[in-house]
Order: sequence, then structure tokens, then C-alpha cells
Amino acid sequence: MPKNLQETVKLNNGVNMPWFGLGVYKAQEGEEVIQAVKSAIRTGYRSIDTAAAYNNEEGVGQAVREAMEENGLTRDQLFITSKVWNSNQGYETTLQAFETSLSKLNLDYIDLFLVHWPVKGKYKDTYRALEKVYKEGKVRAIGVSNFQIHHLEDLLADAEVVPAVNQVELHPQLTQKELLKYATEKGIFLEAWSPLGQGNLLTNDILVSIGKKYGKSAAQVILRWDLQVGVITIPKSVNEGRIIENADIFDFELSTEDIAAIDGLNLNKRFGSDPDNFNF
Ligand SMILES: NC(=O)C1=CN([C@@H]2O[C@H](COP(=O)(O)OP(=O)(O)OC[C@H]3O[C@@H](n4cnc5c(N)ncnc54)[C@H](OP(=O)(O)O)[C@@H]3O)[C@@H](O)[C@H]2O)C=CC1
Ligand SMILES: O=C(O)C(=O)[C@@H](O)[C@H](O)C(=O)CO
Repeated sequence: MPKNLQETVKLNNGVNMPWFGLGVYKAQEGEEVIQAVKSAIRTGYRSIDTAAAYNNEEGVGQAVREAMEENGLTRDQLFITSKVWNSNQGYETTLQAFETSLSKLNLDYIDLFLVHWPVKGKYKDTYRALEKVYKEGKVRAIGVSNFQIHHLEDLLADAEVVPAVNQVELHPQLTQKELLKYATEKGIFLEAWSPLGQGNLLTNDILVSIGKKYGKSAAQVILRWDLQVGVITIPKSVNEGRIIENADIFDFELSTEDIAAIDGLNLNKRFGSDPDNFNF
């Protein structure tokens, strides 16, 4: 169980990844994303999750460089994730997309690079390109996102490098227990996207009442639950107060009964798209 914001999980290739990070989907390129990333790093966050599709890699890279300087950090103390978008999937196009992400971020390397969605007929070639850049040392770990068990089974049949991470929608109304069990057996960490249900779960009566017992908000209860069930988490906020609030989860522990009550909220409900039925 991580005891602070900077504690890491050891991925299946030995690379350490922070349990907790900042997501920046919908953070506007420019001042908004720059200020959010800098606030987060000042608060103690060490992991940032972006993607080519978020159109804010330049701002993320700029913020990372400025924050290193301002906080006396070195590049190896930060962990930056990006992802190849669906329209760039395929072997050669992914190699190019990786270089574009690296150049927009303007960093020497990316820590984790993911196949953003399992685009039918393409994700295996896409992943082969990730294996190439991984073997070349341009990225410290590779993985996937939005992969169901059948996608992972298909990928693992040919993959030379087992994905380190599968980033999926996961929150109290979509607990992903089967996928979590399967991924854990294969040595793949699950990482929760939309952990707060895009803000929709924060007035849930059960989460609010559990929070009251610990003097915590529903957001803090959910994020603590992520860590206690063994899932990496990346809540998004561009508001400094909420960036600080979301990270303030290392001074309490949910009881076994409360973990079970949160697990019991599962409805298999998605706020985002279904990995077996998306058209973008
Ligand atoms: N791989 C994939 O396909 C996907 C990956 N992701 C990744 O996961 C990250 C997180 O998911 P996301 O969809 O952004 O949703 P989240 O579940 O993190 O919710 C973010 C929303 O909640 C608000 N919020 C954050 N903290 C609080 C708080 N303490 N109290 C009240 N409101 C709060 C934010 O507003 P505000 O900013 O104003 O605080 C924002 O509207 C993304 O940013 C992205 O990095 C997301 C979707 C898909
Ligand atoms: O945020 C992401 O990482 C996503 O993949 C999705 O939000 C995706 O961009 C989408 O929902 C497109 O409509």
C-alpha cells in the first residue's frame, strides 16, 4: 500500500511507476495544462498522463521542464505517459506518431507509451511498433489502453513484450474485477481512467457517507479505494484546490467493510466508450 504520493509500483520490466498521477484529458493546450501540471508537480505528483489525442503534449512538456527547474527535480523523478491515437495505428504510422509525441513533449524519452484503443485489425501492428521503440530505449515501458480480456489474449499470443499497463475505465460503478484478476495473473497493472466517473460519482450517497467517517470527500474515498484494490489512478483536474484535495489520501485507510461497500456499487456502467464498440 503506497504511503505517499511519490510511492511507486514496480512494473513487470522493473520500471517504477507512481501509483498516483494527474490526467490531462480536456486540459486546454497552453496556460491551462501548463498551470495544472505545474500545480500537480508542486503538490508532489510525479506522474502525468497525456495522449496525442489530447492536443496538449507541448504544454505538458513545457510544464515538466519548468517544474523540474522550479522544484529542483531531475527527469528521472517524473513519469510521463502518452498514447498513439487511433488514426495513426499501424506499424509505420505508429513509429512516426511516437516520434511526433516525443518531439511535441520535447523530452529525451517517454516513460510509458500506450496503444490508446484496440483498433480492430491494427492494434497488433501498432503494438509491434511500440515493442521496437521500447527495444531501442526510447520509452521505458509500453502498454495498452481499453483492452478487454479477449484483446489481451489475442495480443499476448504474439507479443514479445508483455504490456506493463492496461489503462481502462474503472471506478465504483465499473469495478472491472474480472479484468483486474486476469491482468494481475499476466503481470499487467490496471490503471484507472475516469476514476471519478468524470465527476458524476461525487454526490453518491454511499461514497459521501463513507467519506464523512474519515473526514474525506467522495473523490478522496474513490481514489483511496483505487490504491487499496491495487489499481494505479490518474484523476484529472485543472483546479489547484482539487489537485491538492485529490492527492490528500495518504493519511487514512478504508476498512475492509468500506472497501466491500464500494465494490458493491458496481453496475458495469460506463461513462466513456465501450472498447468493443467504438467508432473513432
Ligand atoms: N485511455 C483512455 O481512453 C482514457 C484516459 N483518460 C485519462 O484519465 C484521466 C482521468 O479521467 P477523466 O475522464 O478526466 O475523468 P475523472 O474521473 O478524473 O474526472 C475529472 C472531472 O472531475 C472534476 N474533478 C476532479 N477532481 C474533483 C474533485 N475533487 N471534486 C470535484 N470535481 C472534481 C474535474 O473538473 P476540474 O478539472 O474542473 O477540477 C473533471 O471535470 C484523463 O484526464 C486522461 O488522462 C480518460 C478517458 C479515457
Ligand atoms: O480521453 C481519452 O483518452 C479517450 O480516449 C476518450 O475520451 C476519447 O477521446 C473519446 O471519448 C472520443 O470521443
